[in-house]
Amino acid sequence: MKLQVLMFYQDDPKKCTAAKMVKFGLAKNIKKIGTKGLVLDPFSEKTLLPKDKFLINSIIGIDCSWNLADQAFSKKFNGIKRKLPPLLAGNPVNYSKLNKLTTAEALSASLIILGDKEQGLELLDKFKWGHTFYELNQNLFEEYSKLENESQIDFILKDYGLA
Ligand SMILES: C[S@@+](CC[C@H](N)C(=O)[O-])C[C@H]1O[C@@H](n2cnc3c(N)ncnc32)[C@H](O)[C@@H]1O
Repeated sequence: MKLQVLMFYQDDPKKCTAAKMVKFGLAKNIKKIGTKGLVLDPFSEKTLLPKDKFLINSIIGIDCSWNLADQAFSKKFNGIKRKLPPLLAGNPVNYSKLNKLTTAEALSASLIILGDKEQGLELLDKFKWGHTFYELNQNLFEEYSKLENESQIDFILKDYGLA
């Protein structure tokens, strides 16, 4: 799957996971989003489901600061917007917080949920905390990659003590 990032350059470039993915050729830095691009949008009302893979031809992370994310996402992006189902961050800045993922974690999670675990893990391999993110969420990933509709998510969260 094609991975892309739209960058706002708001965080320390040395710590920016999008910049690192671009540097390693794992994602492309883009200025325009295509109509079949899946936009990872934490404020979207719709949650990513495995069947969304039939609608998309690329996945886009919006790399902005979490402190300024509401402003960044007030822009009207092209594409198909989805939030991820609840996941625990593995990165040291927001470790174990629900939903506050880095761009790399979000792209990797979307790949795993859409059925491309290999590409998702390849991405995480580039980050020291990448494996921690996978391990923290391994059971949730298994459940989410079988989701048929959003209403199943509440049951899963209750089972794992997250709701
Ligand atoms: C807010 S930026 C933070 C970037 C961070 N400074 C870095 O270096 O990776 C993270 C981006 O990942 C995606 N993302 C993170 N958590 C998400 C979630 N729960 N649902 C959907 N997208 C998410 C969004 O595109 C979001 O804008």
